[in-house]
Amino acid sequence: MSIEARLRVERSDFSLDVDLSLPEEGITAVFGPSGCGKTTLLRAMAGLERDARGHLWIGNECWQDERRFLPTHKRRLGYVFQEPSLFPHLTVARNLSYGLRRLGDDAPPVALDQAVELLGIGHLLERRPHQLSGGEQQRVAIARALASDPAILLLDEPLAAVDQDRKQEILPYLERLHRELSMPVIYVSHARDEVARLADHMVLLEEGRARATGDAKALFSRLDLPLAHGPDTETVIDATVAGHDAEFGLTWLDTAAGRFVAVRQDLPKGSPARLQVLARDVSITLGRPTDTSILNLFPATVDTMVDEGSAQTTVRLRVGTVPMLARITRKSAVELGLESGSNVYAQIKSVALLR
Ligand SMILES: Nc1ncnc2c1ncn2[C@@H]1O[C@H](COP(=O)(O)OP(=O)(O)OP(=O)(O)O)[C@@H](O)[C@H]1O
Repeated sequence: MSIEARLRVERSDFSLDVDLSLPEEGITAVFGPSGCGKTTLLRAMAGLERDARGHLWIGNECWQDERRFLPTHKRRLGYVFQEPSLFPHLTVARNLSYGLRRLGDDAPPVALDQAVELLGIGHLLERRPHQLSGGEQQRVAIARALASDPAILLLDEPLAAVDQDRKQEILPYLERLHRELSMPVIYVSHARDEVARLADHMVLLEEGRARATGDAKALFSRLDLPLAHGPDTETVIDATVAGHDAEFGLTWLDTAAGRFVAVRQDLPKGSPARLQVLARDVSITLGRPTDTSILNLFPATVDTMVDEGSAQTTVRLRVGTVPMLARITRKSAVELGLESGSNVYAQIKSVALLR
């Protein structure tokens, strides 16, 4: 099943025009610069843009087409805004149950209990919003959106209004939600670290149009997209924890590119992980270096190269089946004689574990 969203919104100085076919599972990030239409797309999906034209199917539920326009309260969705937007005079428990009242006898109490458990807010139920931290408020807002057992969860930059520490507090709950619920999530963000960490799929929006859609990891490494050309350009790679080296405090991570070594992570063997390799941490050698301090060393093939101004080059490598970006000086690229098809070694200075 899929989400089919053919939506157009016309404003005097902006238009949204997308034709998307998204998987009805996992987290789909809607990513793009400020003003590109991310919130407008989410609002159109929620039925909050009355002038939106087109059609929207969530699996086999039609929410909108040429003849129908289901109002927001009839769309089975959970919506979370940047600001938590809880009722200040109600306790957390009553904030959570408020949304269920409209469901009457159909209210799914199991979903409410599960939402409380998933977001870890059981101990906060009798408090009022002003007695919660910003991160806790946002967790309650997400639990409230989940409690009505929606067909889809729409999150509009849920971490934008919280500081870095709160963000680190909420992210594990979002990952848990991702692991334990099969509900599709559309996640609007302009923070690439959140997208790298959470997203399975991605819609890259530019000026109201979908510049690219697809597997999030694949989009990060495409040289024809802007993602590959920023200072923080990275490759995201799925991994499995293969074990630990107790003597040196390291963790082995198996990927389709081979085995990576990272600073010891407190993760059980066999658990899934996601690696982030910054392009600027990848260097290239022609022969296999023997006396290097770098532990992550892989044979690779140069795929494509793009100059970044006069001083730098982004090189797209293939390590096994995995694409990997390296940012090196243009001088090095010339001196090494790199070209498409060159056989090289990729040395990776450090690997961050995203999850
Ligand atoms: N109610 C409105 N009336 C008129 N124009 C609007 C309205 N809301 C948004 N816009 C305009 O529509 C465009 C898209 O806005 P939107 O909020 O969807 O962008 P966004 O990608 O979510 O941005 P941000 O990342 O800054 O939240 C912008 O040019 C914005 O100025």
